[in-house]
Amino acid sequence: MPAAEPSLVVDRLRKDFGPVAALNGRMVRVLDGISLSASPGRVTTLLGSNGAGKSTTLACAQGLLKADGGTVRLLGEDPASAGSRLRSRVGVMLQDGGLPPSAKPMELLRHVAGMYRNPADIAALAERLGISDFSHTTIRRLSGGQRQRVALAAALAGNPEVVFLDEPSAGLDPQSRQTVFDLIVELRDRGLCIVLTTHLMEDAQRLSDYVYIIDRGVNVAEGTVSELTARTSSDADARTLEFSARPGLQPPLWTDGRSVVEVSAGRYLAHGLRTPADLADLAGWWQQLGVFPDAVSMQPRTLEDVFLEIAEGGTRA
Ligand SMILES: Nc1ncnc2c1ncn2[C@@H]1O[C@H](COP(=O)(O)OP(=O)(O)OP(=O)(O)O)[C@@H](O)[C@H]1O
Repeated sequence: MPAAEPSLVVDRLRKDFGPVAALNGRMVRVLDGISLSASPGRVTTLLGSNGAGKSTTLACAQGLLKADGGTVRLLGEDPASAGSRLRSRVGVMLQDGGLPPSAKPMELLRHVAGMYRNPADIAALAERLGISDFSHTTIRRLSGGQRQRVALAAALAGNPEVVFLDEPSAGLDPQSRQTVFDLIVELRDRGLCIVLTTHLMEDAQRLSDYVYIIDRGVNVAEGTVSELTARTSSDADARTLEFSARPGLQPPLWTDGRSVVEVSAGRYLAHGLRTPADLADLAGWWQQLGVFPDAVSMQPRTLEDVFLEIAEGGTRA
């Protein structure tokens, strides 16, 4: 658990939207008692499927939306009523960027930095994020990944103590993603409190010091990645084996919870394997079909396994 005094404490947060016409004018509760805390020098991640309530939680935590119940304390203040002094200590990178389309990246970043008393070194930040390469192109003409990097730089322009990043790797190519990840880790090591949302297990697994899994507006699990992946469940000992072979194999007719699924053309996952006899059965099925797989691997449990278990009510490991 975080040792330093938390920068953000969200306690039993509730948020209703509506009235919604499709629900005969009823309100819909999208957050139903979310609690979390985030500390300096840590990457705290909200992980959840589309529509789980991650962005709404962040919006309440930033004071952009007013909660209908529960409390939020950001750097000791209520963000919904705090003034510009709090805002100058917080950086926000929104999912859709929210950048003015006719501005040019460097002009925009200098303008944003000018609003802060202790701004970041914008030239160095732009260089670091590869923004210098397209600094004179208007934002509307940038690619999604380029915009994403400008939005990250804008969130960091004021040298914030707390940074909110909503899906920071969305639309980035592998190289830019690595650059952004390296920067996030560096900021964390400098002592910033980083709160990010993602639905990508791999991002959460690589970056997070602490993860809150949320589903339909409630907390369903939390812990470090290793705590979560070590979680016991009814199927915790089962392993998943991945293999490649010709596409379109007819799956075996197992009825005891084991299964083989073709996840993409020619790439298969065999779930629920527990004993050497299970492996022998798998090899027997390959033999029946005349298959000799190209690549076989068995991985330790990942955050994705934990997430799927939770999402599917623990019916699959
Ligand atoms: N203004 C609104 N009016 C009605 N419903 C809303 C409103 N804003 C969000 N919602 C609903 O609240 C739920 C949570 O949305 P939210 O954007 O917080 O999810 P999310 O976890 O961030 O999802 P994603 O990964 O897709 O961004 C969704 O079902 C969404 O449709």
